Amino acid sequence: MKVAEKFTSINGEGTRAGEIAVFVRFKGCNLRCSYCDTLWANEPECPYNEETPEEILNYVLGTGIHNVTLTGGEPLLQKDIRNLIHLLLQAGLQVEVETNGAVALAAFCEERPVFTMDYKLPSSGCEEHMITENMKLLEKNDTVKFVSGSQEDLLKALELIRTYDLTNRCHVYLSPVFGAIEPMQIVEFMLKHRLNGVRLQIQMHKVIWDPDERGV
Ligand SMILES: C[S@@+](CC[C@H](N)C(=O)[O-])C[C@H]1O[C@@H](n2cnc3c(N)ncnc32)[C@H](O)[C@@H]1O
Ligand SMILES: Nc1nc2[nH]cc(C(=O)O)c2c(=O)[nH]1
Ligand code: SF4
Ligand SMILES: [Mg+2]
Repeated sequence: MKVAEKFTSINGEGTRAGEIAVFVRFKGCNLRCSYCDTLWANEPECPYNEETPEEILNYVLGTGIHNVTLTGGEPLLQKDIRNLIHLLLQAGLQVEVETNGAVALAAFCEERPVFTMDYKLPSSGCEEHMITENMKLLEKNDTVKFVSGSQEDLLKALELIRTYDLTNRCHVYLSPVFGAIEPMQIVEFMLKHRLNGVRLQIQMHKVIWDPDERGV
């Protein structure tokens, strides 16, 4: 597997935000979002370590941390990802997969990690790649995240939340594209549309560390 970086930190996003976690970031992505904060990991020349699922498991176990987040890049594009998810789950770890909404989740639903799935909104430039069937596969421990950078984005998120009854199926987060929209504008939108059951989330690690810092 192509590992761009591994590190321990607090999870800055998702339902386990604020808890310590170990991160494995894989190289390569099938999208190129306008706002991506880890584009470096998607570049062909990005250095990486070739590691087996067993090696990654051993690293995770060695940290003594029970939450593991697989991210990238797009982690579900790695050939051995199902095997890795299997090994991590069998070891009793809490496994979260950050995925971009452009990989069909059906193939990964048998032995389930927790999915934190983005729906890429218009300002990402990648909305055409969204597999909306994925929405129907999300369960109560999963999250759908709308990273929003404009009012147009927020209106699209609202439409999808209503169409797929998302607040009754899984966790729903609205998160600002860092630096593109004031979190206050998202709060105002949530209040205006009475978005009960939806949460605003700000990437905690960008508040704690320099927003461009890697490995945190
Ligand atoms: C770097 S992506 C990797 C996982 C997967 N490719 C995806 O897009 O979900 C991890 C998370 O960071 C979010 N993200 C990336 N750049 C961001 C930015 N500038 N502001 C806020 N969130 C961002 C993504 O939307 C995604 O939820
Ligand atoms: N601290 C921290 N928490 C995170 N949660 C999800 C991340 C990601 O890049 O997927 C991330 C990240 O890059 N850093
Ligand atoms: S899908 Fe994720 S990793 Fe890929 S470009 Fe978009 S935010 Fe970055
Ligand atoms: Mg990140």
